[in-house]
Amino acid sequence: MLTVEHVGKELSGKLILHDVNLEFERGVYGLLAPNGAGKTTLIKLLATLLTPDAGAIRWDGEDIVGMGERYRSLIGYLPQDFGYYPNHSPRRFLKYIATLQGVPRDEIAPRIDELLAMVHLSDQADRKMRTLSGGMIRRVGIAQALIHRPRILLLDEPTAGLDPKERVRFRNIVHNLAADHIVVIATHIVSDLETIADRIVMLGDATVREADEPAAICERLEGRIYEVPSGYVLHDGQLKLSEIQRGGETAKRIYSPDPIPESADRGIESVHPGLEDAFLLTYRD
Ligand SMILES: Nc1ncnc2c1ncn2[C@@H]1O[C@H](COP(=O)(O)OP(=O)(O)OP(=O)(O)O)[C@@H](O)[C@H]1O
Repeated sequence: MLTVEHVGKELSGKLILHDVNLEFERGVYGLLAPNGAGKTTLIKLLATLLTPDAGAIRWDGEDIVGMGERYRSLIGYLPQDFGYYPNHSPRRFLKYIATLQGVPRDEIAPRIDELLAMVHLSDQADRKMRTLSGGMIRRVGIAQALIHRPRILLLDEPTAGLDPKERVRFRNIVHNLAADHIVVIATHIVSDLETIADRIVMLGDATVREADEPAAICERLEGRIYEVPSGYVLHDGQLKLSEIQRGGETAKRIYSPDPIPESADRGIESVHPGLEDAFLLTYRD
């Protein structure tokens, strides 16, 4: 198990994270927060690219900083911008990474074939990477992060720049990894996590605002999310979350701390809360 214990981090005198406590076991963890909330900083701490100023991160009780290479062999990391040679093919790039990661020589070729098949790139294996789509490049990124069979996979904004079809493909790949990996995905895109995250971690004010199963997060809002006509006047404590299209008209989705009587005539409808509602409520201005 990976545990984050009272971790704090400052960068250039600015407090980025404070008293962060988290536990990671197998499954998909969605690190969900707006830009600038400290997701990348936390991912870098988990990757030992940064070290905590306070507290510690432990793998099965042992400080990951002290574990050095023994810990690094356990992690696969896909940074926001991963560097690759545009003139290399995925196969050549993966061979290079496999060598760096110390994958035994006779295992490299079969491992690359296996990973290319897993990320649905077998057909593109020998094309120059500069000719591949953003989604294909991201999938090469996932493959390179997995090459040495890590237990922990750290993905920073992995779907940036992907089209909806590529996002679905990405979600399927991650879902299949969840059974025997800890997968930590940092993103500000709720829909990337909605169907695959076992737990959601929301960061805010330099610390953990929420860490729970998506269903539990949504359940806490049950009976408090409504769709109302655009002309509906908000009462005390009610908040507009988003604008939506309903029956060809613009309506709004709101949070109400107290129940509102439903009314078909007045177009007031209680709806099931989604993760997007929780996100918008947590990070309202
Ligand atoms: N080296 C640094 N020195 C000072 N401040 C920094 C440094 N690196 C990041 N920050 C600031 O720390 C905050 C958190 O950054 P971080 O990159 O961890 O956030 P994030 O949630 O990953 O957002 P993004 O998706 O924009 O990267 C931001 O306000 C950022 O400007």
